Amino acid sequence: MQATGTAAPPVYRTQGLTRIYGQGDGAVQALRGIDLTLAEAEMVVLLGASGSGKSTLLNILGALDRPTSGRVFFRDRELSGASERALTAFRRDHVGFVFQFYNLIPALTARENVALVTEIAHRPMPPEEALDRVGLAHRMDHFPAQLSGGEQQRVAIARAIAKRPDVLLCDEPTGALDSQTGVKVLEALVAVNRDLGTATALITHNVGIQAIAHRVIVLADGRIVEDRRNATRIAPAQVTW
Ligand SMILES: Nc1ncnc2c1ncn2[C@@H]1O[C@H](COP(=O)(O)OP(=O)(O)OP(=O)(O)O)[C@@H](O)[C@H]1O
Repeated sequence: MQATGTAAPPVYRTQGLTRIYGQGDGAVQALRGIDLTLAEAEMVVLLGASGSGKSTLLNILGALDRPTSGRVFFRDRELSGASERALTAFRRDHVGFVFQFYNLIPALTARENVALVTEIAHRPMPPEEALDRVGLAHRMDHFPAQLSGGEQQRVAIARAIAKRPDVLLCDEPTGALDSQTGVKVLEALVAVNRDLGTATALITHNVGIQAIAHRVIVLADGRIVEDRRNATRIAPAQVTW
């Protein structure tokens, strides 16, 4: 397991990020000044009560959304203020997303679902390698309906990593899964982070999952209220669900 506390250069840096949804009386302040640095190859778990701003933060890091104020940098490139076109290219070239629901195409096999992405990526890995990395070498020609929820999520992870993204942003990837299948999904994410060095941010409501990460960030009411490193990490199989 990779040592924690190493001073790797940042992959992300944010300064005073705020995000307000809506206007006037109905306005909701989802983020209230987030200053955050994420290191290359780091695995971070984001915790916090429902509505604390986790998804809003992840969406801004992934350039799916923009801050109301503040700045966000990916390496030495500023995302805040970039054009829509530049953000679309940024997402395509650098970011892998994994959501709670897998959004696989039912009429395509696991291999074909992954191949859809590799066909448009600059330097993709073969779909077979991506599926092998998530432990699905033996299920490549199955259709989503022939796979368990956890296996479908692992296909979604294979799809996300096949373009060799620099960062993997995961919003409740195990939210719909029981412990046995959830563990396999976490094992796939830990293996990708370890073997490919993909910086990974993972939102979860399951506090037991925090112990698999290098670092844990807790949000409350749009602010970071805790930011700590795990001195030791546990394997996904040891997570109490
Ligand atoms: N599109 C939107 N329009 C208006 N308000 C929104 C929108 N998206 C999120 N919010 C509000 O912003 C706040 C933060 O939401 P966010 O989804 O980031 O929280 P979260 O911590 O991810 O919550 P959960 O754990 O329930 O997914 C909440 O009060 C939410 O209701």
